[in-house]
Amino acid sequence: MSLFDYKISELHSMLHKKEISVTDLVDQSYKRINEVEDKVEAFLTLDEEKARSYAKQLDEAIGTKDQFGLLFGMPIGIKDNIVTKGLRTTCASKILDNFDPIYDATVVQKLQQAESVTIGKLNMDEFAMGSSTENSGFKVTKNPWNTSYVPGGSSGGSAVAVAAGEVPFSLGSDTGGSVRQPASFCGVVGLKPTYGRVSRYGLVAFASSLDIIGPITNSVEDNAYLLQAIAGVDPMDGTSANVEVPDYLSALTGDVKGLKIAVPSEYLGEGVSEEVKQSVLSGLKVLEGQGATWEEVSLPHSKYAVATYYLLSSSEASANLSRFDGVRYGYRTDNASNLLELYKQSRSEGFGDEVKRRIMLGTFALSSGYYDAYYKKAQKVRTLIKKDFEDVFEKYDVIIGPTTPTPAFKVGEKISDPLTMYANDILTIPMNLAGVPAISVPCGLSTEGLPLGLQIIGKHFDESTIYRVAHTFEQATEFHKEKPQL
Ligand SMILES: NC(=O)C[C@H](N)C(=O)O
Repeated sequence: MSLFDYKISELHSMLHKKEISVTDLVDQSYKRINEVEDKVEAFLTLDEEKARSYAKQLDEAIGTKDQFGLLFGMPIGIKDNIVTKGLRTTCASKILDNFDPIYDATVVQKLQQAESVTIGKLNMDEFAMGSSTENSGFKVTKNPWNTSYVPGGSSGGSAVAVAAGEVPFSLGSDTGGSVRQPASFCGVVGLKPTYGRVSRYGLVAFASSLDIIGPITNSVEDNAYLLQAIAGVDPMDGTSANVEVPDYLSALTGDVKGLKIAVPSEYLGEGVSEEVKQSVLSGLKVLEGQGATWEEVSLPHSKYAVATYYLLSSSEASANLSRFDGVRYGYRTDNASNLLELYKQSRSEGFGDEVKRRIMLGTFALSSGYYDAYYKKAQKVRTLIKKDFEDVFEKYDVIIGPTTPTPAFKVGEKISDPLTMYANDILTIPMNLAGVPAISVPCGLSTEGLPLGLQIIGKHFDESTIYRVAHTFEQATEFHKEKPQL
């Protein structure tokens, strides 16, 4: 049994009784990384020296102080699009190879206040564009359940590091499913908080109206710990919301008696595999057994979500990524004789294919003559999609469905067919467009032995209810106890 099979609350009690030390936890991380990293390739950069010296410092503090951070001594991995002062941050892009940020993201500062130990930075699809982590400019991360399969993306490294036991938890980011989809493919718990619940300051922007940072963990309880540590309004991010942060851990003590669940017929319809459907229906039975009721509803504009998302996110990306010009950050070409060539060549050589595809799509959608037909229309449809959720939440407490239409697919299977890859996000994108929170929790294994995820969606800023339902489900099932054999 690994130390990371224990929850944060259990590890804390072991630390206080001096049964283990923070150094033991950090040792466990790097030992496991040495054992499995060759097979899964989750990390881009390790911060071993600093982690070990900080662990020592925390160990010395155990006997002397009486106030401990919420994540005291807990090893954590951070997605490589979250900036860390002095620690290489690449967004898995060659254009940012060897980029050392000069400041920490707000979530990183909050982790420091909570006294967690940063183990390293995690692989992802370049600039978070992708659903398989195959779009990384450096390496392809593999699914620990079967290394011929993708781990999902774009936070593939973050989900794999947790699933493979390299760290007990990590941070990812979710623009159209990037926390939930890899969590589902890797059999771990991943939350996309409400837009605005967590500061985006220091999260390298992909699509600013959709991006949000979220925790990936082995258990719902640990997930609540991590959200507690990173949530809250931030003067450095004007879109962060000034809404009180509740005590998420106390939400876990409740039950689901009388809870009203909505199940959108669109989420169990065409394109969703039979075994995914069955696992969700069995999940609903479990919750019924705990006193909840469910009814089928409709989210009629769901069918437009993927097109709307790829128009809006690419438009925002085309603007956000204009700052990578070979002058201010990272990679600069050697093959330019004037300024315009410098921009063109640096970007052509530095960005990968998927990033270029999105920049072109977005630039097209925003160009004069096409703006009304594409960008503006997509904004209008976004409002309709948001309204669908508001209508359902007038009568129901949560919405439940699968996280993904199928379990993980094979490495190489969809990479040359962007549209099929995009379609994979069909069940996670609507929540980003509406801004509502959603979690993915393990709900079974496919016939091929790959994890399946149940998605629980809540009202704006109601992560507490999501946690209550997810925790009840987790306690009533054994799925979270299954671990990949590497
Ligand atoms: N970034 C995300 O949330 C993932 C989504 N699959 C995308 O490629 O945009």
